[in-house]
Amino acid sequence: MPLPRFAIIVAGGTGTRMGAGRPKQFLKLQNEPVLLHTLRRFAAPALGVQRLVLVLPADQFDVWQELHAQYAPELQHEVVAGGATRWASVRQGLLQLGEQTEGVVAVHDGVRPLTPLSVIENTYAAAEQHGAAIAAVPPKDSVRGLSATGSYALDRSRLRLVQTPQCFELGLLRRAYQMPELPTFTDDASVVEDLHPIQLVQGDYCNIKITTPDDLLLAEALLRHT
Ligand SMILES: Nc1ccn([C@@H]2O[C@H](COP(=O)(O)OP(=O)(O)OP(=O)(O)O)[C@@H](O)[C@H]2O)c(=O)n1
Ligand SMILES: C[C@](O)(CO)[C@H](O)COP(=O)(O)O
Repeated sequence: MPLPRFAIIVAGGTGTRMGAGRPKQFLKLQNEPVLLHTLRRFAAPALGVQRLVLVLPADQFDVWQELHAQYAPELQHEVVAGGATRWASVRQGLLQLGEQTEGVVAVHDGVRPLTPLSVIENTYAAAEQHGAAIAAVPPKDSVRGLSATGSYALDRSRLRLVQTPQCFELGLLRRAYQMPELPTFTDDASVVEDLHPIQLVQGDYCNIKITTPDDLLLAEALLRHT
């Protein structure tokens, strides 16, 4: 029997680096909110996701309710309030899946609206086999580390740029998120890695995270050509 699949879409941030005056997940990308593009991908029937949990800032529920009714009333999902950090928001999403005893859960940034379905499918499949899997790509540029006296070249063949989705066996992710938050937690793999090895899956260079205004321009261009 295949394990049930769940998804937690974290959109509990405020978008300070975007500086748009409203959370960037609600900004328009080809006439629809960024977040809707993301949710539609995870709702694709081919993926077989049974529960789609959306984490939002507590003060943005009304905003989302209106956008949802206007753009995609048919889209089934559950909404929960996030926390002060991404880690706290993922934890809230996990609590919402409280009664589930087994399954594989994807954690995905609500502001990654261009993720190919093949990347999502491959990451779920790798986590079903190995327990923990994340999407990542090799750096295209040369990379340098900083030192007290300047900087030094790093071997980029030994580095990967981390994306989401990040998929985990549900019990493993729950155990990892029972530990206290550390400042070194920048994603879910960094929360889990002391408990379990992380499998890397080929991500996609188009799977960008909307962080600053230039990312929105890039996403518009990428969507026009796909
Ligand atoms: N307290 C938080 C902070 C972030 N996120 C989510 O985590 C993802 C990646 O975070 P980031 O790009 O840093 O988003 P923001 O925190 O909104 O942006 P900024 O750091 O510029 O304020 C986003 O989908 C964001 O909404 C979240 O759910 N809860
Ligand atoms: C989870 C993530 O998208 C992986 O690249 C990233 O770490 C989020 O980082 P941010 O500091 O919240 O932008």
